[in-house]
Amino acid sequence: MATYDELRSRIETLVDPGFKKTLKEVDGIKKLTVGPTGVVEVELYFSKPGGPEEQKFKIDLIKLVKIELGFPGIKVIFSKSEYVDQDVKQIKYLGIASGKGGVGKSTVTANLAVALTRLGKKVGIIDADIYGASIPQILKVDIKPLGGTEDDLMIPLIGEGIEVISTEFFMPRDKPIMWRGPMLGKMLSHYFGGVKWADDTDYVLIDLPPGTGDVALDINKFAQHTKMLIVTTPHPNAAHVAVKAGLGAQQIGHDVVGVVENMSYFLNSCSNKREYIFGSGGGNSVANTLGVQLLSQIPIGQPTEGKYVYQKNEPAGIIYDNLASQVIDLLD
Ligand SMILES: Nc1ncnc2c1ncn2[C@@H]1O[C@H](COP(=O)(O)OP(=O)(O)OP(=O)(O)O)[C@@H](O)[C@H]1O
Repeated sequence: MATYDELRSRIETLVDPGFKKTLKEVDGIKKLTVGPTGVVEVELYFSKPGGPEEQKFKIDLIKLVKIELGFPGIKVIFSKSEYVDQDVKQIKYLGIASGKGGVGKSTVTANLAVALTRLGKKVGIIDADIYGASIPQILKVDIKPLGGTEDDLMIPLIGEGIEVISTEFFMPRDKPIMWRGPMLGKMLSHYFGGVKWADDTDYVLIDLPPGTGDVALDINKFAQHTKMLIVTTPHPNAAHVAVKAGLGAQQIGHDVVGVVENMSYFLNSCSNKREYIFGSGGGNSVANTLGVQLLSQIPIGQPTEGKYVYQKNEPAGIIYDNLASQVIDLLD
């Protein structure tokens, strides 16, 4: 059986596949002890915990410790590494959440991504709204089998210049999905650790399923510094649950950057007056309760004919461009 020092220095030479650097370089050993019976207990900071990389890494580690170094057993715990590789551009994640379905979260996600692209940013979207995945439709993504990289990362598909990874790509068409929380967690771990985004990607927006539960918690596990944008309509019912989603996100440590009120009003083209069809005040009330800004109020209306997203010269497009520049300030 090897000595403690030998054990430590050999483990330090293992390469973290996400950073492509040794555990020593990324300060990846949190704790390493050898028990009285010789069983090794090790806690590691790892770039991609919970995914296939973790499994492969664990097998290599066990082989090293048991076969090469002669220890009788090993227990390993992985947690997310906070290491920041200065050589690699860091992607910033923004989760788009709502309490209720149907308030326009996917519409806001897609149009915000398009507006960010107009402002010169490179954007990707994780469509994690497994019950109502609609990003591929909104961005007119031509769905086909995904390509992969040599190290088994999925290559996203593209719509409107935006890279998209969606639950829709992995499901039989026109069939309902009946999943429970843990399966969502597995899916998310693949989305966070298993996608090859373009090298110059600035932001990845995550279209979350409606609600306040499992997924926000899971995201916290995979990307602790994910910021959140809350979408609501002006109606008190939507606002009430949006507050819950926002407070839940804040409680587990996410930084809520602001609120978007969608379907705020209808601009009557005859009178040129705003009509508050779905009531008013929801966005402000959510923002005040969460202690953040109401960033945008988006009117009711469809994009110009033949388009799925608002163009830069139409009123909603201008509002989205304004939202995008605020988001850039809030994420930088
Ligand atoms: N500002 C708007 N004006 C008019 N229609 C809108 C607006 N925003 C969204 N919609 C429409 O409302 C419907 C619901 O929008 P969307 O799918 O984006 O909601 P969602 O919150 O993502 O819902 P879910 O989470 O249930 O999938 C869609 O038909 C969309 O086109």
